[in-house]
Amino acid sequence: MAKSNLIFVTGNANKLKEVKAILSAVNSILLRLPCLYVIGVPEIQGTTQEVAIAKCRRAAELLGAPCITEDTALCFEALKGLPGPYIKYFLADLGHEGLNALLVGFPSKAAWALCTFAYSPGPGSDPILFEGRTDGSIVPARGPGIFGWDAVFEPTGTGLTYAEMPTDQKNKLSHRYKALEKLREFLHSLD
Ligand SMILES: O=c1nc[nH]c2c1ncn2[C@H]1C[C@H](O)[C@@H](COP(=O)(O)OP(=O)(O)OP(=O)(O)O)O1
Ligand SMILES: [Mg+2]
Repeated sequence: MAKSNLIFVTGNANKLKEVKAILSAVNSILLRLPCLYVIGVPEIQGTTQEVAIAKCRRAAELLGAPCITEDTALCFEALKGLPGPYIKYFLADLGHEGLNALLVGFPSKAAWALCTFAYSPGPGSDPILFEGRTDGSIVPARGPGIFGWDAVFEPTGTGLTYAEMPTDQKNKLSHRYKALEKLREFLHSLD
């Protein structure tokens, strides 16, 4: 496969930055992999897997080419995994304080960040998924509010929110890093 033709489709500049940083930290031919492209793709409702598959299918149709997309969910244990893939809309309307307020009255503040990369070999093909999960808890916001819900998610055992961590610390334990590792292995296996 001509990996140099593979395009990462996202409307989120922070995701793009992290994907580039994670890929540039590894000694890999995939360093040159993604020709990265910033456009958003409409998203359906459904499970994280359904949302990820539909987004990647749509992106491949729009491009008429192989591509990669990524969907991120933030799942609250007390809410049986919600907001999940709908975190974008919860965050936009409720903010960091509102995300904490959702859990008032529940003893568990446990949460997990779930990243799903999807690879489409081209329009009309079934996308393949690669998931990465990082467990943690929802806390009152700490650290710079640069990227999404980073300030309210504290990965287990770190004592720091994603927002308080140096970039390279987040990029070694994040949901995105773990999913990207699986995608890299898969793409290597196509050689
Ligand atoms: O590591 C992260 N740390 C903090 N916040 C994050 C992270 N990763 C995604 N986020 C936010 C962005 C969006 O509010 C929601 C995911 O929604 P999601 O649809 O996957 O992202 P998006 O619409 O911004 O970009 P895309 O065009 O790739 O779909 O969580
Ligand atoms: Mg999106």
